[in-house]
Amino acid sequence: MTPTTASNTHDPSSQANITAFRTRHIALDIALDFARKVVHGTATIDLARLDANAQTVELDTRELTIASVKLNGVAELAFVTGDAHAVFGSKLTITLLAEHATLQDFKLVIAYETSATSSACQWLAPEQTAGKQHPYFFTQCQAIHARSLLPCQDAPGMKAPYSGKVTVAKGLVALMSALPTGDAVSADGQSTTFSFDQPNPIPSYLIAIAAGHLVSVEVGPRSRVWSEPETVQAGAFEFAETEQQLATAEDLLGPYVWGRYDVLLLPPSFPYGGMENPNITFVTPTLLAGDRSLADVVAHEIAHSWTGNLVTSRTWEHFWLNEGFTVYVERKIVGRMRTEQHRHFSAIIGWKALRDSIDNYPADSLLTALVPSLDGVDPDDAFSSVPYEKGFNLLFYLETLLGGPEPMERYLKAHCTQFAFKAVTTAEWKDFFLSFFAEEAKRGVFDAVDWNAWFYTPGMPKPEPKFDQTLAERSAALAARWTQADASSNYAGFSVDDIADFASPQRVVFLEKLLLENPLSEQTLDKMDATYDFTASRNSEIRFRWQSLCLRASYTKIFPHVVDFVTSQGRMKFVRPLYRALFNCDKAGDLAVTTFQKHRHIYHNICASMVAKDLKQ
Ligand SMILES: CC/C=C\C/C=C\C[C@@H](O)/C=C/C=C/C=C\[C@@H](O)CCCC(=O)O
Ligand SMILES: [Zn+2]
Repeated sequence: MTPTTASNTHDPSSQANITAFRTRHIALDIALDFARKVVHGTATIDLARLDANAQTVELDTRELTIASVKLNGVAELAFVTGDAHAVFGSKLTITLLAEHATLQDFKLVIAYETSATSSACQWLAPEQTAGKQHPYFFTQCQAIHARSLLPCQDAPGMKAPYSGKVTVAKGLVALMSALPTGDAVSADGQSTTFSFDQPNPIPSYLIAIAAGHLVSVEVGPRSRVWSEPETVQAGAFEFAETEQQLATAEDLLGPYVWGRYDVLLLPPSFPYGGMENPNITFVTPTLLAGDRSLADVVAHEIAHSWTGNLVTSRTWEHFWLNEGFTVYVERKIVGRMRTEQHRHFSAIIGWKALRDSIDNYPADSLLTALVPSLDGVDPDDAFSSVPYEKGFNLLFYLETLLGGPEPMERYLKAHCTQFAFKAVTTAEWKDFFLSFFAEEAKRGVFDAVDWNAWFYTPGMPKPEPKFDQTLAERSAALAARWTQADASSNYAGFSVDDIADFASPQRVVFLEKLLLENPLSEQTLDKMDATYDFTASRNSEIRFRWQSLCLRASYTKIFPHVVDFVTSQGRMKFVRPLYRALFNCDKAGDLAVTTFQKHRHIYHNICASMVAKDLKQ
């Protein structure tokens, strides 16, 4: 078994001929046109020939207009953009000349522009930003949106270094998932060009750009928090533990190979909690709890610097190798920075997220398998907590069989060394894991593992893990009291003191325990809110669970607050379930649809398409 630096197998999510040519480098030279909402310029792609007989280079594109293709910058090549596939975009077929048949390595210089509806891009008008003075632009390429930003072999198994030159209007700052090189240059006094280099091989989904009125604050020896001036200090406070998280990750996994680790705190429409773009993690402002209680997302993105960015899943079908490992490492960081009980507590929250995700699919949906088939499937439709939490639970189960955390800690380091800069399948991972633990395997330590069930069976994994319940006990006990309480008792005995010393995750677990029970009555919700003031909470995780609990009971008083929450940020983790719950609520189906129609433009394209599907629009 030899994992590859390039994908040499079929990828169901790409139309590029990745078995015929391998991307060796990408150089982007692009400008951001805020007036037309397009990116335009050139992508210079260095290719190595893998198939001696290949006469065409086939690349992934979506809604790109290709102006010209030149080989080594000189010979004009014929090209055709195929019909648009609804999920995978249009294949760009470039025909090589007969005289190029023996070329092993060559460069294609492709002049192109994106469309204003590119699925990777969001263009914000000044009034959609915190400062209200300058426009803002950012991308989100995972899973298969890079093809709407540049023509490329858009397959995670295809890893290559890249460089970027990004020209923006004067006054704006551009950032990329790479290291800045040299000073920004203003050739014409009207615009500024920023240059970047990413020397490590990365998949296309990790190419990222942001531009806006951006400033930064140093939070560690190799880290700055970037954001608009209005939000940067809040970000610097919230993510002040970045260096400690990084150092803990290095202790667990080996040296950090990327140089700098910065965080970009984005405007509220960023569709995910965080995105592990190399050198600069992108994060949602819904992490700004004011008490650093949601900064575990940064630990997660830091962990991706090893699991995901250094060791990458070969195709999206093996996405759990990115996410399951990353959740496992994130919780190891949490365990070391706080206590082992906190690691287990986080796993308890994860188990509930896994159950919710699985319940959200039809019974026995194969998309709830750890390794699903994605033939013809949009990876965004397959996205859920399953690869994260079922993946974590497989690793936790193996840890348990190995008798504790130490052997897995040894394995994690070996994993990162063995697969560094490569792309891996589940089978390759399993082979290496079993060879690393050959002695244990011989002793029968893994005999009980039903590998096929873990990889390919839908539904909740078995056996159910036994997590330490210490930190969850008081949340569970309080939830049980509320479940039994009713109006006839006048809710005697409840007071704000019940949760006064609960950390915010304990409040989250309290609400989650109630979400597993029958809907509460209106009087009970009235009393709970009067006692604990959950409606006023600004902690996004608490707000989300409280609003979910209220919507389960069709509690009409919460409707305006739900509308406020889903229209003030666009993180899909919150927005999608809340829209769905509102839509399914006895009294609010129309409210969900009209709210979405009115505010669709505030969301990132990825979020808008997913909510539209959820609401059957
Ligand atoms: C088996 C699943 C197959 C493919 C899915 C691959 C990619 C899914 C795509 O939709 C992109 C996901 C991007 C995720 C980015 C960050 C997450 O860690 C955020 C998790 C949710 C949140 O905290 O908001
Ligand atoms: Zn992740």
